[in-house]
Amino acid sequence: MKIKFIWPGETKESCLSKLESNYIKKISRFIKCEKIVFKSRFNEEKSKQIAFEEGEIEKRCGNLNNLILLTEKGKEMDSFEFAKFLEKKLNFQSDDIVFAVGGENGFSENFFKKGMFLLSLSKMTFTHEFARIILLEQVYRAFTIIKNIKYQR
Ligand SMILES: C[S@@+](CC[C@H](N)C(=O)[O-])C[C@H]1O[C@@H](n2cnc3c(N)ncnc32)[C@H](O)[C@@H]1O
Repeated sequence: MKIKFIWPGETKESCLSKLESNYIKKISRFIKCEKIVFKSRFNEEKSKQIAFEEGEIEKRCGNLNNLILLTEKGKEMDSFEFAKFLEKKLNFQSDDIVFAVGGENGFSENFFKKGMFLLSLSKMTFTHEFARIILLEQVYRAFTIIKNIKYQR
């Protein structure tokens, strides 16, 4: 089993891109980790771009039941609850765990109805690039909780 992170386009902000690589490296100490970046259609009108990105995520995640989709409209958890949520998946799920972050325009309401798990990092809206970093840090933090490793709490 591995953890996959899927999103449209590479992170452009160089300091964020560096942080992203650092956290992926840190998470890889605990579990195999794959970042899947696909090219979006940035020149298309907004609704077409969103539909394209949703299709690409769906194609790449395999089973939608394994998909954890990031949206401020999803379920909020504290870091300990999130660690338990992840631990349960690690213990009982045989397929890969897949997280997907939207592009700058997010997802459509219809996509949210497809049965994947919706996860919120906060009720506040972050840029897609910030949301990637916060997600990665929380996944890393969850592993330090699961493995009882010293980390700032
Ligand atoms: C700029 S936001 C798009 C916001 C848009 N209003 C929406 O409803 O999706 C871009 C992406 O960042 C992620 N994101 C931003 N804030 C988030 C939050 N508080 N919790 C979870 N994901 C978030 C989501 O994946 C979102 O699709």
